[in-house]
Amino acid sequence: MRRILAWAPLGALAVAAMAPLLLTPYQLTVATYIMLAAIVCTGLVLMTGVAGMVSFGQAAFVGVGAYVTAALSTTFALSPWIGLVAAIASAAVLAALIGLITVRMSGHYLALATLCFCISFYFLVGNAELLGRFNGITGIPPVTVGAIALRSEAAGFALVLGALALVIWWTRRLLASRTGRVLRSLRTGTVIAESFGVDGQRHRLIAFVAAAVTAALSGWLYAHVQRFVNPTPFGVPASIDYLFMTVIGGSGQVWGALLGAALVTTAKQELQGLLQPVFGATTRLDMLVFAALMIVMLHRARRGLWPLLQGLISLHLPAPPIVAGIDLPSGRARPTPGLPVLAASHMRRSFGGLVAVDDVSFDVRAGEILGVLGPNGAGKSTLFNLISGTLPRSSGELSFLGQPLASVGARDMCRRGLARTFQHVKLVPDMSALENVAMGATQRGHCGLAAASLGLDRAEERRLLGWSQHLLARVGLADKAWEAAGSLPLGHQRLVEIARALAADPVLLLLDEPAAGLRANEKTDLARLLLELRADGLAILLVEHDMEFVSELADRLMVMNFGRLIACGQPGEVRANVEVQEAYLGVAA
Ligand SMILES: Nc1ncnc2c1ncn2[C@@H]1O[C@H](COP(=O)(O)OP(=O)(O)OP(=O)(O)O)[C@@H](O)[C@H]1O
Repeated sequence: MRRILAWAPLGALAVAAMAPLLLTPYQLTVATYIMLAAIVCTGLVLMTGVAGMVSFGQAAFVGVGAYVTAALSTTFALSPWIGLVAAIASAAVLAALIGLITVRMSGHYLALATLCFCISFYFLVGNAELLGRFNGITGIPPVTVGAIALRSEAAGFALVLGALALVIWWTRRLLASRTGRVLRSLRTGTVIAESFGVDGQRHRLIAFVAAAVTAALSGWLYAHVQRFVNPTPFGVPASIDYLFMTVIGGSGQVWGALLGAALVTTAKQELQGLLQPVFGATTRLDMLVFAALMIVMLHRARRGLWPLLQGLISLHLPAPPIVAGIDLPSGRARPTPGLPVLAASHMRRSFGGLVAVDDVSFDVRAGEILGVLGPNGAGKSTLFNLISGTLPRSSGELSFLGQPLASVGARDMCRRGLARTFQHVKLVPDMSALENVAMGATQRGHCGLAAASLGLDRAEERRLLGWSQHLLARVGLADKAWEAAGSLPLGHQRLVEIARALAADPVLLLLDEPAAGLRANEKTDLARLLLELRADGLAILLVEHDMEFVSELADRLMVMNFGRLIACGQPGEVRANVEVQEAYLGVAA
């Protein structure tokens, strides 16, 4: 079944290639415009749907592609193919420059910045003498392949169809790669990426540039198919249309881009055809009806139409094969059991006047489980965040494997050999459990965007996914590999987080309340797993509320209260400590 479906896109392409024989010239033109929009929307799927960045500037990047090639092929009489290289390079450089300033912005700030870019572009080209002001540039030559000029509607259609197929194929390949997994994690913020050694902001920039390049490709095609350009199709209304198409299709779905482009383009055409004869061309009632339809649709199908369609067909594909049982050898020297992996001295962190962690000193040793206990608000999570590099400390010293750490972030701590889970589970919900685990192994691979685009990452991917499957089996979830992580019960999600942390090949594992939400038998399995990991020489720091669970498991316990360390030692000793009983258990001995 999977093999047959793998050929389905090629079949669809062959059917689409027959369109010039079946469609009228008008229908062919509409189909070409749909595909041009779908190319832009595919980039938006990557940027908005996958990486979670909203842009109102995509039409301007289409304009960059169109105007660069239009100017080069008319004013300088250069080949459209040189125009293609220049269009893509210009969009990439411009997007990188804009992105360096804007992608760090989140939410509406990024949207506003891209909106400003789009408005500026529109007025800039509309007032540039060299670019024909608002009249634009005419007489753009068609693309030529050898001696053949692609002048006819059918030839233009075929050119755009080929480009769309290429863009969809490339985007799908990218999303299934190591880089793609990082991009998919960005929708939930950069915390997951950074915690597993990956530069989240750099990947946001990659998504931004990739979307701009895709838009510029569409612009290049537009200029040589349409043969003239003016600023109108590159303004803010067009950017909003592209966003609409992407969201309606299903913003995280590559095929949704095509569906959304087709629906919005044809819906607008049909509404114009129906309403304008009645109300006149100047009364744009079609826009009002269109907007109302969009609101209803977004209300009914928030995730867009493609997931709805998939649900209706309920296509249950057999899971792709994984080379199971690959055990990637550890790339790190294991510290001698009993020696400190992490040592903290006089750690302090305050928030304004509140001292959340106050003068805390301790160490975690290789081959031991250190439990951290304390009532709510004692400062456990803050301490956890100081160690994992998520929060900077106000004062105090920290060393890892004997190396003093001045001020390091989460990314650096992961690269040094620290991996963590989260108190509130942080998985990419619509990514499979297996891919979530592989996210933890990102820094163990080397293939980037270029290798993925050329298909040179397949062997590495097989190793990373095979190893992730091995780790899933280790936490008892071998049969859940291809289930969406968000659909798993909370207990299983916590285990996926542990497998993901193990995928980073750590020497120190920080677990933030891993037993929360687990049933009794799951807790027993978790305890067995942690003891195995300890026997492997891993150092484990375990923040827990469950006193029974942690006392039975930990070699040593430390108890915090009001930010201070009030006891540290063998579980029996600590439990017998009067201050601990008063603070933690609320009873005096
Ligand atoms: N970002 C922050 N800004 C201001 N105060 C904070 C911040 N983070 C934590 N605190 C405060 O620091 C104190 C310690 O909080 P922390 O979350 O570390 O405790 P905890 O022991 O982990 O509690 P719990 O078991 O409920 O998670 C609390 O009083 C909390 O309100």
